Amino acid sequence: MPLRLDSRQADFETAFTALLESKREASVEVGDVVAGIIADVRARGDEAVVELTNKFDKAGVTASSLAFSQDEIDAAAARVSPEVMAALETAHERIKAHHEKQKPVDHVYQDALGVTLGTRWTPIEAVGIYVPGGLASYPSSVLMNAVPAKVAGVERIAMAVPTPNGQYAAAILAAAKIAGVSEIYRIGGAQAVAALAYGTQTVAKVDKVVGPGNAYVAAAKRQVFGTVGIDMIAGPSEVLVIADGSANPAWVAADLIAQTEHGAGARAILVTTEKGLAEVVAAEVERQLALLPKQDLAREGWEEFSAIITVASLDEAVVLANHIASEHIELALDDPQQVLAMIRNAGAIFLGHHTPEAIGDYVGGSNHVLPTARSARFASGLGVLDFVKRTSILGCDPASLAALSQAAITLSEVEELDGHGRSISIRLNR
Ligand SMILES: NC(=O)c1ccc[n+]([C@@H]2O[C@H](COP(=O)([O-])OP(=O)(O)OC[C@H]3O[C@@H](n4cnc5c(N)ncnc54)[C@H](O)[C@@H]3O)[C@@H](O)[C@H]2O)c1
Ligand SMILES: N[C@H](CO)Cc1c[nH]c[nH+]1
Ligand SMILES: [Zn+2]
Repeated sequence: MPLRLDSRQADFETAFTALLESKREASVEVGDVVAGIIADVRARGDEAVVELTNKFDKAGVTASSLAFSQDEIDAAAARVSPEVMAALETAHERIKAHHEKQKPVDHVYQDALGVTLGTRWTPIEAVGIYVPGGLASYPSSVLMNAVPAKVAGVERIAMAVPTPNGQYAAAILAAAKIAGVSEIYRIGGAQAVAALAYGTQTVAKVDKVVGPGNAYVAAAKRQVFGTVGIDMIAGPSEVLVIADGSANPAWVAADLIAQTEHGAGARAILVTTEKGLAEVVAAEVERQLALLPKQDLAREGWEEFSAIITVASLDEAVVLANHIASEHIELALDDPQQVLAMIRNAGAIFLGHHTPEAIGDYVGGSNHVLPTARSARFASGLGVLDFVKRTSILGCDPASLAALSQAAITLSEVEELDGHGRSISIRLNR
């Protein structure tokens, strides 16, 4: 049973702060282990990758089987049922269409002095996408990572996915084929991130590594940042539902439970103006959980990080939501637009009673790789902008250079950088 809070209780601030500060990541310190793995991959390349992959994933790989062959990819795609293939195609089309609209446009203009100014967007040449696969398999995450890269114009997309016990879901390779991934490797965890960042005999290095993963993947991304770019450090999943009296308690409960399915550390919070709804949702959560098979309790411990909070008004709900900055916010309200306008911090927002977050996980078209752990205060979900770089363009002619020179030379004097000033003045009066 998740924590029950009321913002009008005297101890609410203390309880709410403790909830948000609860440590949801695995308590085991992985930084040193990951540093060792990265150093090993840098030193020994394929040899280390093969050893680590067989140690952690029992994958039974050799250097020559690290990469899936085109025949293996085609055969896997052929094994996928027509229903699954059609669902992947639907998801692909919708994700592609939505991300096409994120493509930034170049622009060049001349200002009043005659200076040419512009912004040019260039795709990153090679990216590595990490697709998690230790405990579950995520074909949807293949599409969420690869499609924006493809739409951005990335030429080389190298995908890494672990194959525990040598097993993999055919739908993973089918999704990669649909999305136009160039290379697929049977490598997981920190060794995958290291191979992509530094290169090995088999894996050519990339310029940026993106994608979600467990604590080892996250630590590795943190450690290779600078050598390559990374998208974000995505932690355990979370959902925040804001509901009023119009919400269906069974639907709200199902949405809270859905997010906790993502395993250890998941967080599900309901904020509602209706005390009655809070009570019915709490009971519904218990009722629906009891219907699930026992072995489906990968979500164990979620209550510790979750809560049902009653507030006095929707304005108050918005204040809490902006503070929590959840990965997902569902607005289970009759008039979601009014509250939408007031939400500043969220990875993704789902409008009204008929938009469960799971639609966004799969086929809505928006991306499901999103900022967690309050990082939606400053970060965005994965998108086309993660796969392009912005370069500024500047051009002066003699007249515009002359017009700007005095201010520039003055500033160079302030900074005592005479060479800078001279490189300007040498061009004047000629
Ligand atoms: N945010 C999203 O969009 C999104 C999507 C899908 C999955 N996820 C999350 O990604 C995570 C996936 O985790 P996972 O574990 O299933 O798969 P994973 O692929 O992230 O990690 C598996 C790898 O972890 C490494 N590893 C495991 N134990 C190790 C150890 N003791 N020492 C060194 N390395 C070790 C192994 O190399 C293994 O290949 C979950 O938390 C899931 O919720 C997030
Ligand atoms: N909800 C997850 C991101 O928080 C993404 C996902 C993949 N498959 C199902 N769900
Ligand atoms: Zn999900």
